[in-house]
Amino acid sequence: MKASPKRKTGVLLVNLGTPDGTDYWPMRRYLNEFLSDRRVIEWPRAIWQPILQGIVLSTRPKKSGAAYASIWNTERNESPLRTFTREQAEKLAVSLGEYDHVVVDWAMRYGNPSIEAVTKKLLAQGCERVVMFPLYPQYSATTTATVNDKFFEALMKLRHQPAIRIVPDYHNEPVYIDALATSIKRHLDKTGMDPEVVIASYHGIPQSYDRKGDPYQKQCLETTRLLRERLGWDEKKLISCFQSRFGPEEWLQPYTDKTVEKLAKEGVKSIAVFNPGFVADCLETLEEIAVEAAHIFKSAGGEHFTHIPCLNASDEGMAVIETMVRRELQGWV
Ligand SMILES: C=CC1=C(C)c2cc3[nH]c(cc4nc(cc5[nH]c(cc1n2)c(C)c5CCC(=O)O)C(CCC(=O)O)=C4C)c(C)c3C=C
Ligand SMILES: [Fe+2]
Ligand SMILES: [Fe+2]
Repeated sequence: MKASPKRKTGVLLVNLGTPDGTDYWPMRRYLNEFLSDRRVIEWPRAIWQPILQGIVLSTRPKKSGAAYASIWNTERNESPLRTFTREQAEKLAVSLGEYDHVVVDWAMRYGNPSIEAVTKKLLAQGCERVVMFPLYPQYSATTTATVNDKFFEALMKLRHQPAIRIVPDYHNEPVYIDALATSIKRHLDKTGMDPEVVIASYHGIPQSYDRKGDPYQKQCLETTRLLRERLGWDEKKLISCFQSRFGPEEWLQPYTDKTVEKLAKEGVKSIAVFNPGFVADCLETLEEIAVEAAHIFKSAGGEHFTHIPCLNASDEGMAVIETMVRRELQGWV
């Protein structure tokens, strides 16, 4: 019997998104799309939209634009998140080079390139199957679910849909825990630091989302627990915190900025902070942690602060992405 021809398969990596520029209008467009997402801000539209359009979008684009400008990749005129996501897709394509019928591409939930545009591009190249990977290690409705929604929304417009598979969260996958351990050890060896406390700082979400059943907090704490086990560190040496809170509600605690300050005031002289929930360095890691948190620590009496880079497109980071993608490709390639 003649073997059936290999069907073309697309692999689509998706991250959060990023503005096209740091000036007022690109920042406003990006923040408007992001903060109008009802998975992100669950307040009733009639209450939230006037606040967003009237107050938030008249002040935040300028403030956030200045922060983005301080970390911008000027060579490529784009944010680091976009640079790293592209690099991850390019490296994954090379790793999957043995399959000439697999196409790898990348997209953003907010801003460009959009999920819809890249999905259409994959279909135009003849992909009959798509593996879509929301790159977040820990599942949250505010991130993973909204990427899924947007992908399904793009598929809703099609008469002839591809077969799809969604890569699940990987907060407890051995390859991910190993990758974090390797990158922490390498950074501490390189800098010669032996910090008294290491902080795993995750992006926060409002506490009310957790109470309604978002599994995010539990998954973050499980990642830290597994990493402690892997590194042989105790609960004093490796702690979990939550950063980047937004608006008046209570968010997941302990807050990273308050903890960094408290540790310094208690006499801790050296700390390291890393961001296991971010698959690539971005505003929230390069500015809020590497610059702002370092400043808070040192102003409160701390002496040595180091930020451990995200996995980005490192060998161990790519091993995580490749392992998760290869698992979903089984039977298709
Ligand atoms: C209510 C608002 C927000 C929720 C909930 C939220 C959850 C959340 N976000 C990330 C990852 C990233 N967020 C980033 C930037 C960012 N986040 C918010 C707000 C919420 N995030 C805003 C308004 C911004 C933009 C910057 C600013 O104005 O402060 C980024 C960085 C993107 C970049 O281009 O560098 C990431 C990544 C996660 C993982 C998460 C919940 C689990
Ligand atoms: Fe965020
Ligand atoms: Fe922030």
